[in-house]
Amino acid sequence: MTVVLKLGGSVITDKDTPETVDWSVLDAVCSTIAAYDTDIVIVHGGGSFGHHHAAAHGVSQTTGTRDDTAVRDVHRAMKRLNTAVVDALSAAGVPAIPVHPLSIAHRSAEGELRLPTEQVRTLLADGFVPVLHGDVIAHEETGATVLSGDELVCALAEALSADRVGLCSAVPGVLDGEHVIPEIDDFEDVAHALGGSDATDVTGGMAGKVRALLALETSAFVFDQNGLEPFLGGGQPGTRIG
Ligand SMILES: Nc1ncnc2c1ncn2[C@@H]1O[C@H](COP(=O)(O)OP(=O)(O)OP(=O)(O)O)[C@@H](O)[C@H]1O
Ligand SMILES: C=C(C)CCOP(=O)(O)O
Repeated sequence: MTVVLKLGGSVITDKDTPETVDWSVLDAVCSTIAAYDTDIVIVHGGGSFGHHHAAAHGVSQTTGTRDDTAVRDVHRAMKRLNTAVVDALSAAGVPAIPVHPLSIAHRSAEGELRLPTEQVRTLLADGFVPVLHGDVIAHEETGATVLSGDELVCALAEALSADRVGLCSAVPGVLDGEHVIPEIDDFEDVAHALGGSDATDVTGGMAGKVRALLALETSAFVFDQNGLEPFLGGGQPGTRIG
């Protein structure tokens, strides 16, 4: 059983205050993960680390930068958050290993992600838990653009033929007003309810997530912190997408 799990930046950081980890949530999430013995790849998003820097430098998934300072600023902020996540997982007893996308991935001129995954596969086979993160990556003819954790989740889920895909976010699922939509099979059915993010977010909030997850072979679940234990236990918390 291979699980790909995204820890949303909106869950593990305070997205309104630059570079602030929500330690109580992060520690709780890590303890929950530590209780499950399964092959798991963890991806985390930018939260108050990557998004503020990316916005300040005007970089997004499609608008690139050739400013080396901008690339370093975003990447280093994401590495700081990644270190916090890896250390918290390790303290909870999870054999977490950082994997930095800037060093391995790139986009073609058309914007397609090229992500080698043999190192992730090899780490998993030896019992490690690879921890990847949203980042900036080289983009042919465009300089460097933002890579979202959601894109990583989709690419890893496909490359590893993941059995379960989960996105732990700040919301209990994809919402239509106050209500959690139990399942989504067609983007157009729910497009009216999907928006961007309430916080500084250069990668598109919920609409981008739903669109990308619908393209996967495997169903994906969007849930909040309370849904993490049920998800890891094989349940169907929050919203099932696809
Ligand atoms: N229909 C919707 N249902 C739920 N959330 C929605 C909806 N439309 C817009 N959103 C926004 O999407 C946000 C979740 O996406 P966001 O990208 O901010 O989360 P994340 O992946 O957890 O964080 P990060 O991108 O930092 O990793 C919610 O907090 C909310 O502001
Ligand atoms: C802003 C950066 C660098 C990463 C964005 O990843 P996301 O929060 O998963 O969209």
